[in-house]
Amino acid sequence: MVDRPNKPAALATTPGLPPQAQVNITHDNSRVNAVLPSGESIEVLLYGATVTSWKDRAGNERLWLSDAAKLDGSKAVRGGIPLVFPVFGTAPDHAATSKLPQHGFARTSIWEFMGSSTSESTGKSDNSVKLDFGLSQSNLTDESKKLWPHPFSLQYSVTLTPDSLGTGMVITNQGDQPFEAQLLMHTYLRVKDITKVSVTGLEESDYVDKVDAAKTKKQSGTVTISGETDRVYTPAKGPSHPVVVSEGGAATFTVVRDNLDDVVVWNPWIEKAAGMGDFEPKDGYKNMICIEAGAVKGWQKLEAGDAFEGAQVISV
Ligand SMILES: O=P(O)(O)OC[C@H]1O[C@H](O)[C@H](O)[C@@H](O)[C@@H]1O
Repeated sequence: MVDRPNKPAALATTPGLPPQAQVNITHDNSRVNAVLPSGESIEVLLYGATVTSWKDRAGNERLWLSDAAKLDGSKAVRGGIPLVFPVFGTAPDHAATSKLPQHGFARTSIWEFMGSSTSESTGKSDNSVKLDFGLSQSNLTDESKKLWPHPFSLQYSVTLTPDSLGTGMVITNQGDQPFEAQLLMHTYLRVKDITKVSVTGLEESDYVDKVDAAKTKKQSGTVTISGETDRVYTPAKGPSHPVVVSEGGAATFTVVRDNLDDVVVWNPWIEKAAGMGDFEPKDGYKNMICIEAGAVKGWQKLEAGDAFEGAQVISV
């Protein structure tokens, strides 16, 4: 298990409200759980600040998590919402990040739980809870610090409402030299049958097709999945235009982005799933689609003291 001293949980109790009307937040040294009074819940591992579970009020899981996912801090989590920073994939031609492992170090670092706020405590009426996490240079392993020697901070918030999950990141350059970074929220959405899934909102958008020699193509019509799919879209209509995942014609997830220009659509399909040791069951590719909101084409340059902010809200 990840074992790290942690701050005490922010108490989410409101005097005068019965327990069943309050957000219930629990945490130990490795994870934070929050349950809304209406029954929806999330779980976030401190390892990677990875959201590993998002359940509806009946207890049905909305994210896909591999049965063989490592949750003990030995490997990035296969499923949920791993965080990609400061490099998407690998970047052999980008000197500053070329030595980093695939997808950087955010998903394999141990984050701090900074506390929580609820609609009860903030006076909002939306029955929500926000969990805050932080990572900075001092949290990194010596190895990561050596490979990416920039003072930085990441502030990550995960907001649950009865009908949405929001994730937001603020990247701050805390050093006196500029750095360049990429960011992506690698969301594994759970679906019933991938062959019935269609994705709208990407029409007429340019994309890089990573399974076809990284050719740039243009999407015509909706996206359907019938084989290995690994595409980096820059949606033509911008971040606030929703990307909608439908099954059998009914919308199941609507993703709206803020300041994140790109959307990766990924499904490993049969062979790639078979080749991943932590992907179980092997036919699990039928039950997932990754819709990954990010800023990954090119680089975000942060001058000393600058901050970059990006977010997504996934509604059901
Ligand atoms: O196996 P991982 O390092 O978790 O990466 C999983 C996937 O992430 C993204 O979706 C990339 O576009 C894919 O090329 C990659 O295969």
